Amino acid sequence: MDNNIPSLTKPCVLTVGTFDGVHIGHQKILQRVVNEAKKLNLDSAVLTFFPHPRMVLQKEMNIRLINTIGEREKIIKTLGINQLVVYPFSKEFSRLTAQEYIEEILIKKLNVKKIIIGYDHRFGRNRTASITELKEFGKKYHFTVEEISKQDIDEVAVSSTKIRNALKEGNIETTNKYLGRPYSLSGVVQQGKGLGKKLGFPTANLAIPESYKLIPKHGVYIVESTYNGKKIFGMTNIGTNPTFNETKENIETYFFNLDEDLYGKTFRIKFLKRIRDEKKFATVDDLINAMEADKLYTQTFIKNLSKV
Ligand SMILES: Cc1cc2nc3c(=O)[nH]c(=O)nc-3n(C[C@H](O)[C@H](O)[C@H](O)COP(=O)(O)O)c2cc1C
Ligand SMILES: Nc1ncnc2c1ncn2[C@@H]1O[C@H](COP(=O)(O)OP(=O)(O)O)[C@@H](O)[C@H]1O
Repeated sequence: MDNNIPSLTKPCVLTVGTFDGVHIGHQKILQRVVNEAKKLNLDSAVLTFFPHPRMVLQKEMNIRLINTIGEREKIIKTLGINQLVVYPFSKEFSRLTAQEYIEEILIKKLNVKKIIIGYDHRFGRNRTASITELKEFGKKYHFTVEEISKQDIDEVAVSSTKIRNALKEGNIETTNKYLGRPYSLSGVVQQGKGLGKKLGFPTANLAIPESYKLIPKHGVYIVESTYNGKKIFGMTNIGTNPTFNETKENIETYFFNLDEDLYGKTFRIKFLKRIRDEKKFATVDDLINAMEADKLYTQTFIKNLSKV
């Protein structure tokens, strides 16, 4: 018996996948699972994997993900899924035959009565089994299969890879449209070089605990956050501070209308818009002028936000 995941007592409607980003395409599938479970008076369930199969099988240690596992869990639960099962993906798991996977995991552990899954889903050792085999197994093990058609999937035209590429290009507009929410990062404020205050722009330097979290392209961004339960805005610079000939990557945010010691505090910054590339300025005064211009631009942006 597999002890990596809990046994679900109530029968469920299940979907399976990595769901990195939990983007609008994923959300549509999860919504179908929730609705179908309500209709059949069953639990709605998701089987997802962490670490990412590509980290384990292809040893892609430098793959970056849209969501940390904590973010993924929170978003999926917010969508109304009753049972979220995170399987600690391993080589051993990947070697299960289709029969073993269905019997040991889906039936004995997850108590599956219905599976809602994309037309191109593959499973079992070397991903040899397809939805046709899944339907065959359904007859034997008494579950039904609802296939999400190619047309339904293509209609959304969104993928985790497209979002990763948009973030690498600093394309926040596309990223946020595909995610159905702003891209965000959460980290703890660290001590920096102590230069920010001297420049008139103190910046909270965030350390992100999850090394696999995707950091957007270097540059300057408008962000939103919350502090003491209140919405605040800021401008974030992601980069190496080339004006000061630094090389280490920093994620630092100047918050508007705030003057407090923030060291050790946790912030989640939501990316709203990219302003410009990070530049190497000839003088510190040129950098300060650029930050003043960023500030004016951001203030106009925020004013227009509250109008809509
Ligand atoms: C809105 C904003 C824009 C920035 N743009 C640049 C830039 O284009 N080039 C650069 O070298 N540093 C840029 N910086 C980073 C400053 O150089 C940085 O805040 C300063 O080095 C302070 O670092 P410290 O927090 O470690 O003291 C920017 C910072 C902010 C807040
Ligand atoms: N409006 C603000 N935005 C960001 N940080 C602020 C603000 N006001 C005060 N701070 C504090 O100042 C620190 C940043 O000052 P800075 O001179 O840039 O130092 P450091 O190099 O240590 O980041 C932040 O970590 C925070 O504790």
